[in-house]
Amino acid sequence: MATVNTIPSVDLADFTSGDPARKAAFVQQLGKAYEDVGFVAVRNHGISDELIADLYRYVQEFFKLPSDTKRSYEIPELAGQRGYTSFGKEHAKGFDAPDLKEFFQFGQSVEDNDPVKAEYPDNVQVKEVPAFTPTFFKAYRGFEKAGRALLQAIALYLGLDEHYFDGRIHNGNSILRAIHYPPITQEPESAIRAEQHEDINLITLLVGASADGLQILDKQGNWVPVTSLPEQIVVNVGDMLQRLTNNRLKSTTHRVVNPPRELWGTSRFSIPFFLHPKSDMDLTCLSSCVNEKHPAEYAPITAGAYLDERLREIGLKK
Ligand SMILES: O=C(O)CCC(=O)C(=O)O
Ligand SMILES: [Fe+2]
Repeated sequence: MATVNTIPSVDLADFTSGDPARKAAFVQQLGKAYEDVGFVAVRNHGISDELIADLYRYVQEFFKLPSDTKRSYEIPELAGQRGYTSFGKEHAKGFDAPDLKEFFQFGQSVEDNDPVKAEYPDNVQVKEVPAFTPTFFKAYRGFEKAGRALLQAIALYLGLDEHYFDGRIHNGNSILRAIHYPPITQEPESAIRAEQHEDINLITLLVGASADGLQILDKQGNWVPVTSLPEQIVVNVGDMLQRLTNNRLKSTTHRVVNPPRELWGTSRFSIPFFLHPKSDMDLTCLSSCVNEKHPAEYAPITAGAYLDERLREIGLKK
């Protein structure tokens, strides 16, 4: 496990402390980190070690199931947005070789009378691992809560109302994705575990991946390994937030590289939470981020239309 951070780190307790000076300092630290690096390590995020251990446990149980069983949870009409996606299906935008991974996606459960409920397919229940759904549901709510606090800080940094994002992400189209990168059995040619890409969503929260491999592209064009302490989660800016802020906050390119040959026999697991707003959120560049020096770089679009475009580009939607 890493003992140092290669990315800036922040303490979410500073934001929630109720102390105005600590809160203001947090807002500045987070905003600066997202302008400069696009990635931060966050401690005191509120997701318990026990829940994270449970998540990894049930995820490993799921991926150990026979291929036929896993494939019975793959539903092509859902474009990978719920249930299982088998090895070789998703590729990064602009690349042909598919990533060396399989994954399972778990989405929103609307518990009030919000009509957005009709937009979301049901989650896929894994019969063989009964604790899978309740554990994913609990983690999903935990990530939404941590994500809401981080977006409140971002809103303040951008000069918006603190609660600008709250209603836009309530019942949002977020995805909790469990990824398995299987052992490598033959020379992978050009393919890597996850080819370089930027995330589509507003922000991504990532709990301690089970092995090294995640790297970010720095401003000088060097790949830098992302290391974080066990008690931290890594949170990065996605393309929706970069677009909304007219490139003020950076959606940094990242990838997952293959391990050295002596570790080919090992799996890697990771569980990113892609925080999405509701599909009707307007992603038009914020007026506070547009001026003579920075004219708007993007045409207006809704989050739903943007997601659709991106899912086609990565091969999940036909
Ligand atoms: O596996 C990881 O550590 C990150 C995966 C990732 O970047 C993604 O799925 O978007
Ligand atoms: Fe990513």
